[in-house]
Amino acid sequence: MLKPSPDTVHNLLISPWFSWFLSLVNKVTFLQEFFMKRVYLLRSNIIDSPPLYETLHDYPTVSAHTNNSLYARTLPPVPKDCPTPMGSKGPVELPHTDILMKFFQRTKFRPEPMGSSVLMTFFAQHFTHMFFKTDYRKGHGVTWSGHGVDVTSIYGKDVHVENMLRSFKDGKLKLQTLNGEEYPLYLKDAPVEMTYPASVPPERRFALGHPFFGLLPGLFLYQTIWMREHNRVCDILKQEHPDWDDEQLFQTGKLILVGETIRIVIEDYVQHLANYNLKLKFLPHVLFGENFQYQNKISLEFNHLYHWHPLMPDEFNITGSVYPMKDFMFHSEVVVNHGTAAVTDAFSRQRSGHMSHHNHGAATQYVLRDAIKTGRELRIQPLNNYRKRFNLRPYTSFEDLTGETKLAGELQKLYHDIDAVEFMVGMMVEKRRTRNLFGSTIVEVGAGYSVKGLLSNPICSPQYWKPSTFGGDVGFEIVQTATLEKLFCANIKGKCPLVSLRVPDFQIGDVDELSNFVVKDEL
Ligand code: HEM
Repeated sequence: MLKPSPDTVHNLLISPWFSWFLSLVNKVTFLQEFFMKRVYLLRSNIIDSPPLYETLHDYPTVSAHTNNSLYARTLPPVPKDCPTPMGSKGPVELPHTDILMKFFQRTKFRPEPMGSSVLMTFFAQHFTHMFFKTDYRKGHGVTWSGHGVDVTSIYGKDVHVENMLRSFKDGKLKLQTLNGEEYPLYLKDAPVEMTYPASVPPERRFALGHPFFGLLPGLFLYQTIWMREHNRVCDILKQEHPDWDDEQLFQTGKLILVGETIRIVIEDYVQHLANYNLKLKFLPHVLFGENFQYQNKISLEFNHLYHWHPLMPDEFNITGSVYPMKDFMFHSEVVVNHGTAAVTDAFSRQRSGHMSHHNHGAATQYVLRDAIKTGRELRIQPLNNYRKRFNLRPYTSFEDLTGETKLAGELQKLYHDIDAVEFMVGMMVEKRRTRNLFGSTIVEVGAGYSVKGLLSNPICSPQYWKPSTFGGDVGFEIVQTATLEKLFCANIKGKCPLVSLRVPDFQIGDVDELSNFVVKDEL
């Protein structure tokens, strides 16, 4: 059967000519179910199917793969004193990362062309850090992740942390009141593992679900809102089941939050990222009876393609107070001082950066350098091999990759052959897809991992996807009607702030993305 290319499908899903048909699909349940089933299965199958070995013949390190990863896990790392070996194409030695970084450093902030807000960027970081968890002490190819949507970002990595965050009363988490609002406890009151620098005083240290989440007020905001949501849900469950003990209320509340997370991710967040005229729906039941595996693995490539550090601006404006990154990092108290309503509103109005080259702020440049080095150490295959594996047309030239000539020329000097461009570097310089935030590689490779990860959660399986899992119809209803806006509005006192993944003043084409960076001639 003739299979349309991912680019053709994308163009149809964003096309104004096809939008009348998609608006019909959006309204009719059986059409919605038909299309969502196809989306889920197509995306998941590409992850579950074995690698296409025959497309990888020109790369010498293809010897060991897991079923959903193309990097050579079992090969020994490249010795430190050995020039990094290339595949059969390109130069003998890979370009030095210092030279490459000149393509990625931000000189002037490049705004996100689809108008994504900072609230969107923090959503991405907060959500994905629940499963992107490299164990840097053990090695860049090792993870301490539970490989899925396990809400450990909210409740912590294990029962010990979870117990420290619990009140053991009515199923609720422990919160404290500061400036008239509820917030997570100070670290001194719930000593869990957190990675604060020594210079951070106790009144700026909080006990959060992830050791890293003291890093940015945006992560602290999401943590706060989700913890309040857990307690709100427990109040509702307690009303429904006055006889339930703390444990049953807690565990059922947690399951509801897993469901809410998945729904918000698909219907708000992925909808924003995909920007399709098709309305994406969370409908686990459409996969019942299909050959679908309720298990998941988080691959290194998924982790790498999610290094969206250019989205981060250099400063944050909260109702007129401007915080440069250095005064923002490890300053969770910014949220307490301004209040959750003002911060949510401000994050919804501030634009993120373009996930592209020449746009890494000073705070995150070394993270990219590390990822490029990791790619080499673990011998991640070049970009074009991944494109073939994910049914995308391999790029035929550097201009074809970047969509311009200047950067393309400089890259050609370094890599000689388009097939030699590395996965991480390639994704950072790739031209943006029409009406999308990213190049087609990030979208097509990422979407498979993402859909598979979301739909393979145990709560989506026939055994779990029923009211009794969520404490009855009321809990099931909370899951099935969750939205990002409701999440914030139900947990912020007073007038609901703007809750938006896209800035309100965005207009298509308001960024001239090809002229807002300068390629340095001298490398
Ligand atoms: C100012 C903002 C940010 C800072 C300072 C920051 C910093 C870091 C640091 C220090 C690491 C560990 C890297 C290493 O040791 O090699 C890291 C990892 C990572 N970051 Fe960021 N980051 C920021 C924002 C973001 C955003 C917005 C995203 C995307 C959604 C993101 C995605 C990731 C991912 C996927 C990893 C790998 C995590 C892991 O495997 O454990 N980061 N970041």
